[in-house]
Amino acid sequence: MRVVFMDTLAVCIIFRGLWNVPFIANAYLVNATVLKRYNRRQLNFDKPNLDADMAFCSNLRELDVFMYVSNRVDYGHLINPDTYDVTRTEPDMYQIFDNAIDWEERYIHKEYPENFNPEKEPKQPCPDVYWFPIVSRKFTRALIHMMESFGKWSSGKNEDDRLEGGYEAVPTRDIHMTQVGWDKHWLHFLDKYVRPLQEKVFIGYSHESPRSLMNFVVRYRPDEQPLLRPHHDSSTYTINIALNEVGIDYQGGGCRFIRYNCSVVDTKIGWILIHPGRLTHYHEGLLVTNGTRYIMVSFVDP
Ligand SMILES: O=C(O)CCC(=O)C(=O)O
Ligand SMILES: [Fe+2]
Repeated sequence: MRVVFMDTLAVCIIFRGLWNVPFIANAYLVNATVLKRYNRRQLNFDKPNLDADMAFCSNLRELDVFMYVSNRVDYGHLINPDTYDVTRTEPDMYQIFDNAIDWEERYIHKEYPENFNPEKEPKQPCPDVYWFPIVSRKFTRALIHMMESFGKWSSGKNEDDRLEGGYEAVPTRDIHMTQVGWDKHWLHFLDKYVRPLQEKVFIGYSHESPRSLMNFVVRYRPDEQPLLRPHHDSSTYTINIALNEVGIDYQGGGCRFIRYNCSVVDTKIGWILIHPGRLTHYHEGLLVTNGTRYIMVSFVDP
């Protein structure tokens, strides 16, 4: 039986058609008339010494129900359920490795591929600050949801026991990716989706896999931390993704690059800012006067 089944699978990959098979696992589409024709006792999943799927197929064979695989129509594709962890907030966000196609479809900005159109100049709102669409609204909502349901925002004080040195010179109110078990996923995101953008605009700088220990979501609020004083980041380059909407979710905010007296205040949800971290790009987070502003920040290659 197994040999027949494997042969059928091999044929399915090459041709379109419909094949009678003795066993089907993972996906069943059952015609409702079949369900009506037999009673529950006949259409059951029980048989001594057989797993439920084997038992179900065996019962169908005994009832002469014709089982088949067909690839004449694309119905979708199976996801790999092995690592789907329903105990996580936003479990789909954790599927970047195991269900990469769905992940990209759901969470990457529809205009992301356009970033690589050679006819298009990348947006540069301030000198050497580049701006690209990168993640979908679903991503921004999911990330905020992950962080808010975790809820342990830092105190905004200099002492920070999440860091190796226990001290942060210019602290934000934030939650690190490590705290929600999403750091490996995030590093993969940096490698797969951010690195190609960085290499496009900062020519000649290339690291096989971006290194980043500081990956976090920042929350600004007038009554909590409303701004961030001028500072350098300990990074070769910094990325800063807008997770919600200025003028709707909050007023004020943005990032000012002091050397150029240039601010990005009309930030766009799901868009990433990429800028050098040190020396030339001394910068500050501007005052949020109303509402809550969320951004995702990484200090890449410290
Ligand atoms: O508010 C901003 O956009 C800047 C954030 C920032 O500079 C930082 O987190 O290091
Ligand atoms: Fe910064």
